[in-house]
Amino acid sequence: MDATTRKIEAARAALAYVEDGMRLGIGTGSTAEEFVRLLAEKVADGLSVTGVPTSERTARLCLDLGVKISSLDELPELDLAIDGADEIDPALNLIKGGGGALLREKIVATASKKLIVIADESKKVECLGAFPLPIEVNRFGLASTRLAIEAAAARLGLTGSIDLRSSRDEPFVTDGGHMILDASFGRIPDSRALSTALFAIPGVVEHGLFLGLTTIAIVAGEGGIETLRPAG
Ligand SMILES: O=C(CO)[C@H](O)[C@H](O)COP(=O)(O)O
Repeated sequence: MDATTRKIEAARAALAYVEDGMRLGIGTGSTAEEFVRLLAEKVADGLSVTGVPTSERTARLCLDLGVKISSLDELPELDLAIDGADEIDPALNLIKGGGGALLREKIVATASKKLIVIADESKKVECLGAFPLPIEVNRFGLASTRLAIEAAAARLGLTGSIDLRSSRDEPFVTDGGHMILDASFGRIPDSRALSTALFAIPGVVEHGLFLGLTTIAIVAGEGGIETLRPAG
C-alpha cells in the first residue's frame, strides 16, 4: 500500500463517523482532500451534510465536487471536524500547519464537538518536533517576533533554525494574511510549556501544536487501519 492509498483508506474509515445532517469541519492537506472526494461521493448518493472548510483551497474543492459549505459565522458549533496532521504523538497531540492552514484548522477543531485525525502511519511519533513547528505570525514586526520566539524557545532548552516559509520565492501568506515561521526544534519534550511561551509573544497569531483536541486518530499502515484514542 503506498502513502496515497493509506491516506485514502484512513479517509474512508473516517466516513463511518459522518451522519446525515451533520455540521462538519473539513481540514486542509492531501489527506483531507481524499476525505472530501469520498464525502462528495456520499453526497451524490444522498447524504446531507454542511461543511465548514478550514482553507480557501478546501472550500474550492468542496464547491467543485458538490459538497455544500458554510462558515463558522453561520454555524458556530460543529458536530465533527475531520483533518490531517503532520505529527501525532501517543497522547494524540499534534503538529499541524504543514499546509499553512493551522489558524483556521484550530478554530474549526475547537468549535467542533469531536476532532477525528486521519493520517498514514508515517505521521506517528513518540515525541513531537521532528517536523518543523509552523508558527503563524503577524507581518508587522516579523524580525522582532522571530527573535522573541528564539529567546522563548532557548529558555525551554529548544534551539534550531526558525525559517520564514516561502512559496515560489515569495513569503508564504496564509488565508488570514499572516506569515509562517517554521521552527526546527528537533524534539519538543514539553509542548504545553512551549505553547504557553509562544502565546505570550504579541506577534504570534497561532502555532501548530494541537494539544488535547483530538478525539480519535485513524491511522492507515501496512497492517491496516488503527483507531487510536488519547493515551493516559
Ligand atoms: O495541517 C495541515 C495543513 O495546515 C495538514 O493537515 C497537514 O499538513 C497534513 O497534510 P497532509 O495530509 O498533506 O500530509
